[in-house]
Amino acid sequence: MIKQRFSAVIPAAGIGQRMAADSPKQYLPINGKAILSYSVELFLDEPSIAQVVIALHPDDHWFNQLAISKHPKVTTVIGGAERVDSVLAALAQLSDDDWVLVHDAARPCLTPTDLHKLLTLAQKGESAILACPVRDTMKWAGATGLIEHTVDRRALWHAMTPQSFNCGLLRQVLKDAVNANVHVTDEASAMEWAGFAVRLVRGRYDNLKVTHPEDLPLAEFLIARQTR
Ligand SMILES: Nc1ccn([C@@H]2O[C@H](COP(=O)(O)OP(=O)(O)OP(=O)(O)O)[C@@H](O)[C@H]2O)c(=O)n1
Ligand SMILES: C[C@](O)(CO)[C@H](O)COP(=O)(O)O
Repeated sequence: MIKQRFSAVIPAAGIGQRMAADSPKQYLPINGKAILSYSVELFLDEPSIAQVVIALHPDDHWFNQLAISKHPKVTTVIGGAERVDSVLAALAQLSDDDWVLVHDAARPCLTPTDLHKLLTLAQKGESAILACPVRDTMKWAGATGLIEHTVDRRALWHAMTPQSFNCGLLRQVLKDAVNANVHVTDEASAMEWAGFAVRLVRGRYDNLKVTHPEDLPLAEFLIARQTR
């Protein structure tokens, strides 16, 4: 068993274009508390996580109003133009030997059970992400909007967060991928590109990313049912 120092990185520098709300979606309230607070508190409450680095938009004027901003484990950095730039800015605060869990600010419904699945693998030095098998019939769309064919879904998964890696390795691979103009939508995609093994860990379907307006009441319902 490897003795790891765990840290969390929370990319929270997005503007929530698809949500089209008055403030970035991570600051929208659910039962009076910001989405970002739910996403971060789980990591603050986890004793094995030493530090939580949150990447914020340069024009952010909401974060300092949240109670989590005063927490001793929390530090912030200015994020970048793309999610990967925000993650890289946060990783720069951590040491190479840390083990890091990257979790979207916009996923407030993560459960401690799913978080612990990744921490257990991290103790063994295994890179891993939470994910769920796709459950609908999948169609490949042609340019005209007509179906070209039905995709074999048996090997298809939805990638979620947290995504968990050695910090030094992740930082190097993300930098290399960005320099090579790879489109990096999640940490695992850079790791795959660089040829590293990443385990898919079956998580809960309700670890949803609040993306569109219709996701908000769903997140509200799910959080109300969780015992925190
Ligand atoms: N330059 C960026 C872009 C995104 N994110 C973060 O990455 C996570 C996942 O991104 P997404 O859901 O796409 O959020 P937004 O970019 O805010 O949404 P949209 O694409 O609709 O604008 C979010 O927590 C978001 O704040 C970030 O830190 N820095
Ligand atoms: C990292 C991620 O949440 C995995 O599902 C996702 O890729 C980031 O958001 P986007 O909607 O793909 O921009």
